[in-house]
Amino acid sequence: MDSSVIYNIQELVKVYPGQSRPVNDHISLQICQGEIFGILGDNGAGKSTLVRQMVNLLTSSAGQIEFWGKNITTIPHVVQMNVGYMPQESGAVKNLTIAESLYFTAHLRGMSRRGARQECDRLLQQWQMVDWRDQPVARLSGGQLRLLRLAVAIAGSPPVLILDEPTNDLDPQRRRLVWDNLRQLNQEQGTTIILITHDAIEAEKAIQRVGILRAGKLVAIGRPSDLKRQVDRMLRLELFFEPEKPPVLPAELNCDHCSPGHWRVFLEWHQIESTLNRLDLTQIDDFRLYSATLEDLYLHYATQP
Ligand SMILES: Nc1ncnc2c1ncn2[C@@H]1O[C@H](COP(=O)(O)OP(=O)(O)OP(=O)(O)O)[C@@H](O)[C@H]1O
Repeated sequence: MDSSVIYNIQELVKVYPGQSRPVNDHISLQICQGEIFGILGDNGAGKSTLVRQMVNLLTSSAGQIEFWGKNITTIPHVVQMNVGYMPQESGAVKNLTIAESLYFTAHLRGMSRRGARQECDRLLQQWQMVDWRDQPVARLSGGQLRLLRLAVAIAGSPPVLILDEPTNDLDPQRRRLVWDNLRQLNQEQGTTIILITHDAIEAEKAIQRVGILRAGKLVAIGRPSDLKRQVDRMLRLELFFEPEKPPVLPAELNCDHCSPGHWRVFLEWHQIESTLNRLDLTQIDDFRLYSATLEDLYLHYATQP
């Protein structure tokens, strides 16, 4: 097998005790060294279950996961030392401070005391947490805790990161910080990053390959640009207007009524010019035209009947 493959997942199945339907249903995929791989899917699709199996926190009902060519259940210590995992729910120890959490994690991952202190300072800078360094974890806001859990996953520079929704609860400025830092880690240190996200628009700028889960099945996998070509060559026109005064549109256009004052229209390329020319801009507050995004791809695969 290709030596750059880090994770090789074959026919993975997970059925929780007492349930009949599998939450992961014969999933096979490979993840290579240096990739940023995104896992997308709707709520309950089985994403967190999949990554928890990848870090040995859940046993699989069938199939197997290899890490660097070895079944992960036979090398739990290797996985633990090489994969920084950020769970969706808090794994942080509540009575430590931020700085202590980072220091102890780096030290447990094999750094000397001095190295761990330096790593702690570096991470506080990198994640803009210097001002909160002595705050107890128990008193952090949802967003602060999310950033800390990310920094904890990264402490000691493990070569692989698995992040379960790293940008949830974050304000736009910190969301950007996360995507910038992840891209930088990938480019400068070659860190392999596997992440679950619902932030499809932002993720598109970072991820190189995506897997889309639906009801436990892997329904699409590939580079976003390749998948988009297969799915949708249409453009999306978003219209915004006063909810009480909807615009009159050319009869042949089919509109999705997204919310009061917001409609979405899918257009073929050849329809753009004539449609825009016929829009009465006095009836519209704003409009935006998009080519297919990762979010459209996700909606196509993950939610359509
Ligand atoms: N410990 C458990 N025992 C039984 N069922 C579980 C358990 N954990 C998760 N499930 C169920 O498995 C399904 C998949 O859950 P999972 O958390 O993997 O989905 P997800 O894709 O990560 O969802 P979300 O985007 O909402 O986080 C859900 O129906 C969930 O209720």
